[in-house]
This record gives sequence, structure tokens and C-alpha cells, in this order.
Amino acid sequence: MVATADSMKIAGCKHRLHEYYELCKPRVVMLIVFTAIVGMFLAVPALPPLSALLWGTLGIALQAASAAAVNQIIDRNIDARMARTCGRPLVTGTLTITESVVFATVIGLAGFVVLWAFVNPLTALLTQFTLIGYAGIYTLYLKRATPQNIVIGGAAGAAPPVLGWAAVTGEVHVHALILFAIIFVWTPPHFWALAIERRDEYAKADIPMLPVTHGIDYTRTQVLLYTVLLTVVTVLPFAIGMSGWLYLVGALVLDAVFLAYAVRLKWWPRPGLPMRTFGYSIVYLMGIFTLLLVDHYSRSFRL
Ligand code: HEM
Ligand SMILES: CC(C)=CCC/C(C)=C/CC/C(C)=C/COP(=O)(O)OP(=O)(O)O
Repeated sequence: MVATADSMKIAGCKHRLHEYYELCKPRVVMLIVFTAIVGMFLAVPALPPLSALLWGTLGIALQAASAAAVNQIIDRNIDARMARTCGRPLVTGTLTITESVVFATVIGLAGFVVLWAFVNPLTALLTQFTLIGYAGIYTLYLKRATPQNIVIGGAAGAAPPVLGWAAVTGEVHVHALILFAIIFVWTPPHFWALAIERRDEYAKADIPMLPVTHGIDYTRTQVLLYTVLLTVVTVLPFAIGMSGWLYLVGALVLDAVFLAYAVRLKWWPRPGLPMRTFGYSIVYLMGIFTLLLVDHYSRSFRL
């Protein structure tokens, strides 16, 4: 009997820990942190200092997780109205608002202190602005105000490689801004592919996402146009000598597949294609940043 009560307590504890984990949007944050780490490695010809790498990664991850938690606190009523998000901890009530606010504040402050004390003030401040950009400007205002919400708000999601670069060098380099541009232009096709699939849910929740305000066909056109622009932007690292042939060839293959998805979505749409395009967008971004990294070291060490 005692053993059963204990094991129930442990199970309850594990469940709550899992809910805090979900509050951080862990899979999105992992990809965000990956792009920041690539920014750190690209910032120097050899290996970045271990201290900047470890503390920088920890600080950026804590602040990104805090931003995601604040997003869920602010959006709890919207999340409750959409099937995709109605299982979130603040909607189901497994976490209270107070618990979530305390959690988001503690990890956000911890992230800021880590960056300020062990990395550099520039990275701490830029990461804090990024948090405010996503949790404050995008979530609180843009998301509810304009169908261009994710184009403007995308700047926050695109900042992490710049943060990683700044963590290692203490400056914002033009090469870091090219990494920013890649994620910035990638965000609309990433999100609008999903929004096409979830159009009715956004309409129900009164969120002016592009497929709700301008229709699905117009959104498909925008996905295609941004994917074309993305192809151009992903050639820039090669064009300015930041990356080599290995990167260029790999990036063009990834671009060709993304374009094929976008073209099919526009002229040969069928059920399931928007979600497959969305899924591919994630593979694509991981692929582009992995190529940048591998190409960088293949050139540094003349592999
Ligand atoms: C304003 C910018 C962005 C918006 C509006 C957005 C929107 C979304 C949405 C709504 C989902 C949830 C899909 C679902 O629940 O099925 C999602 C998933 C995802 N996003 Fe984004 N995203 C943005 C930026 C980013 C950035 C910058 C990254 C990474 C660098 C990213 C990586 C991911 C990943 C990895 C997933 C899959 C998560 C999972 O499997 O649970 N997103 N995005
Ligand atoms: C380093 C740092 C502070 C980074 C912060 C940037 C960050 C966490 C960006 C996340 C992008 C994202 C998941 C947007 C979706 O929000 P949504 O509200 O439209 O999606 P939802 O409906 O799934 O909640």
C-alpha cells in the first residue's frame, strides 16, 4: 500500500516535470539552439572557446525556453480553442498560471545572468531583446493584429545564429546577418504550410493568419515566392566566400526539394501535402545549418 502511494507520488512528479518540459516547446527550442551553436562554430576558423560554447548555449537555451513559456502563458485562451494546442499544460490545468510565471521568470533571469556574467553583455542584451521580440511583440501584439505577424515576428526566431556568433566574438558580423536572413526568409514557408492545414482552427480562434485573411490559394503563392527567395538567400554564403562548394551543392539540392514541394502545393495540391511541406521545412533548416558547419570545417582543416 505504502509502495503504491510512493510510486503514485513519483509518477505524479514525473508527469509535472514533463509538463514543465512541454511548456518550453522543447523541439522548437532544440532547433533554435542548434542554429545558435552553428553560429558559434562559424564565427571562428578553428574551434570556439569551450567557455563561450557551453555558457552561451546554456544561456540562449534558457532564454528561448522562457520565451516559449511566456508565449504559452499569454496564449492560453487561444491555445484552448485549437485542437493542436488544447493539450498544453496551461490549458489542461496541470500547471497553474502562477507556477508557469515563476518558472518562466526564473529560467529567463538565469539565462540572462549566465550570458551577462560568463559570456558578454552584448549577447545577454541581444538575447533579451529576442525574448521580448517573440514573447512580447509577436505573441502579445503581432499575432493578433496582422497576417504579416510571422514575417515580422520571424526576426526573433532568426536571431539565434547572431546570438551564437556574438557569444564567441563579442560582435555582430555581416556573415552572422546572412545566417539571420536564411532563417528570416525560411519562416514564412515553414509556418504558412502549417497554417494552410490549420486554417479553420486559426479562424475559430480569431487569429488573422494569412490563409484566414487572404485565402489558401494566395498563401500557397506566398509560400512559393518565399521559397524562391530562400533559394537566392541560401546561395549568398557561397557568393560572398563564406562557404564553399560542398555547402553550395548540398544547399541547392535541399532548395530544389523545397521548391518542388512549394510548386506542388501551388498547382497540384492534395490532402497531406501542406503538413509534408511543413515537415520538410524542418529537415531543410537542419540540413542547411549542418552543411554550413561541415563545409566550414572541411575548409578550415582542408579535408
Ligand atoms: C515566428 C516564427 C515561427 C512561427 C510562427 C512558427 C510556428 C510553428 C508552429 C505553429 C509549430 C507547431 C506545429 C505543430 O504543433 O504541429 C512549429 C513547429 C516547429 N517549429 Fe516553428 N515557427 C517559427 C519559427 C521557428 C524557428 C525559428 C524554428 C527553429 C529554428 C522553428 C522550428 C520548429 C520545429 C522544430 C517545429 C516542430 C516542433 C514539434 O515537432 O513539436 N520554428 N512552428
Ligand atoms: C533566443 C530566444 C529568446 C529565442 C526566442 C525565439 C523563439 C522561442 C521562437 C519560437 C518560434 C515559434 C515556435 C513560434 C510559434 O509561436 P506561435 O504562438 O505562433 O505557435 P503556437 O500556436 O504553437 O504556440
